[in-house]
Amino acid sequence: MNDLSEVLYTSDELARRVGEVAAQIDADYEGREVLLVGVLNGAVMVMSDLQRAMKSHVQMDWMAVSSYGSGTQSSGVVRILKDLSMDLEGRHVIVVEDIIDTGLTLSYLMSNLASRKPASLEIMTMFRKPEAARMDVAVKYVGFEIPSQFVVGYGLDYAGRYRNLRDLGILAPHIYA
Ligand SMILES: O=P(O)(O)OC[C@H]1O[C@H](OP(=O)(O)OP(=O)(O)O)[C@H](O)[C@@H]1O
Ligand SMILES: Nc1nc2[nH]cnc2c(=O)[nH]1
Repeated sequence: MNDLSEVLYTSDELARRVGEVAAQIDADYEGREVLLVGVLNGAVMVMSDLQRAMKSHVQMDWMAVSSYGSGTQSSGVVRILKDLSMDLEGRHVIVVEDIIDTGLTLSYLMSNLASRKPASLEIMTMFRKPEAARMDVAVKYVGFEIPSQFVVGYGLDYAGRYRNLRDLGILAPHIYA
């Protein structure tokens, strides 16, 4: 697709890495049932692939938050659009994100979720940009560290499009210029 200036990871590379992370989570949580909390909409692909790659029992719930509107810049304001259905108290929770960019969404989410008294609370993100490495929230599982460019595919959109691309790529600047 010529809307991408570069493919960073092919669908095969993404699947392989998700399998590795799933195996690590299975091992880390042996004997404990995990609740994966997916952050809509971007995390739909990684949530779906991660769960199917895991061998342990796993439950899922979803939250929707938004800080990007329809563009490529964070608005700086995180809004909860849909809250969880489940009570987190006493559960082993892993928040699943597609990407951590500025870290703003996750910093907000982690303090919000921690106040619900889960037994444990960790983060899995498929992609992380360098800016987020400065976050004071520890991220236990990272799929890939990626450059500071606007990426699409594998759940990530620009103006609602490109989420269904199977690869992850850098959006060509002429698309949003
Ligand atoms: O680290 P940050 O700079 O806060 O960015 C990360 C957030 O941005 C994206 O969500 P977005 O608001 O675009 O919603 P979407 O998942 O529905 O596309 C992504 O899914 C993360 O939740
Ligand atoms: N599609 C997309 N959404 C984001 N949200 C935060 N960073 C990004 C990014 O690089 N691409």
